Amino acid sequence: MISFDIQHHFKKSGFSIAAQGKWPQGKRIALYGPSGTGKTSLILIMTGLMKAQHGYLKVKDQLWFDCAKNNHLKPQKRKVGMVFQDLALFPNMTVAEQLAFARQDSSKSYTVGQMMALCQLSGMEKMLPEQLSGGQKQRLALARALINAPEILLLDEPFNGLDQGVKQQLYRDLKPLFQQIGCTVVMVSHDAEEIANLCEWVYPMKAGKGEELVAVDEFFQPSENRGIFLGLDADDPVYAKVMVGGKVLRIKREAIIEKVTIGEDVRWQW
Ligand SMILES: Nc1ncnc2c1ncn2[C@@H]1O[C@H](COP(=O)(O)OP(=O)(O)OP(=O)(O)O)[C@@H](O)[C@H]1O
Repeated sequence: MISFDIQHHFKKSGFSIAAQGKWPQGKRIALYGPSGTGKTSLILIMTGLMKAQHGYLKVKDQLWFDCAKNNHLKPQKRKVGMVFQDLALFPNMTVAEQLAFARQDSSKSYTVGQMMALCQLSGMEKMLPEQLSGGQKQRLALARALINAPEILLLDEPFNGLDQGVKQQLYRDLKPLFQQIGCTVVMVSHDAEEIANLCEWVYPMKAGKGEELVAVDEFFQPSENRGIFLGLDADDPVYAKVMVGGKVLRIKREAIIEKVTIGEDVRWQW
């Protein structure tokens, strides 16, 4: 169980975060909400890279912080892996060197070879990031975040900028990988299709407030002629792609009632 009750107020911007939750261990959870609702700040607080002003975070039996007791476990002592949107790979280290550099000496850590095999990077030991494709860079960033077998893997919009085919392949590969490693995955995403593909639970955030955890299928529950707009179908732009009940439907563009942007609710009539 991951339990937390976190409050933080940014003096400069006046923005406040209030998030509580009791999350099951070993599941894949999406932090979902419009831009600027506090998702990145919440995961930065979980890693320890940002200090919350009030509250606590407990992972299994270990307190990661408790503000009331001024007790804060250092980020490097928290069993957490993180992948940011820009991946932050070291440009002059090879694939194997990046993994060896990240690896800590602990009985639970994977070897460089094991992690390369798990993330389908075998044979690329001596390559530099600039020689890797977008999907391979992604796998390297994930391998680096997973090599010490973290309790929680935090992903902040890690698939942005990848093309659709690469994303689909990653979704297929990552689900079994996450299951095998057994860590809890917390993923910030605006992308309903990505969430339906990878996650089991959704933690909605609105204006800095976290809500109850909702099962993915329930969150994207079908309601009559209503769904989430995913954009036009790249192969046939006469159609729009719409997420309904965790499934992607193709709806004729002309049937859509109002103009919307990606990620918003959309309605249509036949
Ligand atoms: N260092 C800071 N100082 C002051 N205010 C901040 C700081 N960091 C974040 N904020 C405020 O917190 C709000 C939430 O930011 P955050 O990046 O956590 O949102 P988000 O949901 O991850 O957004 P996005 O989806 O666009 O990445 C911002 O609108 C900003 O006003």
